[in-house]
Amino acid sequence: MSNYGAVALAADTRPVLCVKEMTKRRDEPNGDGNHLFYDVTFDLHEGEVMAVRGPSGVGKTTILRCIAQLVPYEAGICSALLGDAYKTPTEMGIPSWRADIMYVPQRPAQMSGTPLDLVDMVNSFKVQSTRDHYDPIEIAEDWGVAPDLWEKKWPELSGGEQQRIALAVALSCDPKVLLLDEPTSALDPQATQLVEETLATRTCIWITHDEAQERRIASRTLTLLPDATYTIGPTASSSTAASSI
Ligand SMILES: Nc1ncnc2c1ncn2[C@@H]1O[C@H](COP(=O)(O)OP(=O)(O)OP(=O)(O)O)[C@@H](O)[C@H]1O
Repeated sequence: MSNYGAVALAADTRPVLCVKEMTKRRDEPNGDGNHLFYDVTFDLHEGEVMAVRGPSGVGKTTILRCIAQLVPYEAGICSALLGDAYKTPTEMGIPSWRADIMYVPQRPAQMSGTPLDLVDMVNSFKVQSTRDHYDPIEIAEDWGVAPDLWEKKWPELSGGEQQRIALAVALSCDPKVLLLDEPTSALDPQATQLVEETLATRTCIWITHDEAQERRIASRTLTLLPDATYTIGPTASSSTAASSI
């Protein structure tokens, strides 16, 4: 299996992504207060996978979408290492930021056409025209997706096929950081293992509800709590590695 954009661990000791004091208010305050999350601060190093855990509705998807600059937030600063300097989303330009710090939803949005149409659309974006790409069909084939499925209409594909194809398209764009929203939720154990093997070589923030997966893939875990506080700590794998799915 090829390692698409695999990175060597920590050649540069500076983090590739910095998130400082990120704060997001709830749309509607509830018994847990006004904030969804408050002052979340962490760094992410190249080649690191950090898991995101927490109960349903605590804000895991929202914080990834905030980092990707897809939804607004009340306070906080994100910056990414670009060459020798850190740049904010504004300094980079939002399209460039999103291309480098890329959010991948759990399932592709309802799309018309075929996966090949999605590839054409992504390639037509100005920001992608100057970047190198891997072949998404080859990436997905490594994960058990037959090449002929790329010419089928999206609704004719299974949830697991859709999920792997959308993930392969994201990976083919070679972002610096992947913000992954339960990327294997629709996959069987075998496909999950193949996808984990590829993504383990990348720099990722990875939402999972699966403790065993968290131990397999991540070195640290950001846990969001219902009272808008958070913790960051090593996963259980730091002491007890779990290998089976
Ligand atoms: N743009 C937004 N602004 C403010 N609140 C939002 C926004 N998007 C979603 N929310 C609210 O934030 C809360 C958390 O939603 P989110 O999807 O981030 O939770 P989650 O932890 O990912 O949940 P799950 O594990 O069920 O996927 C929900 O109450 C949701 O309605």
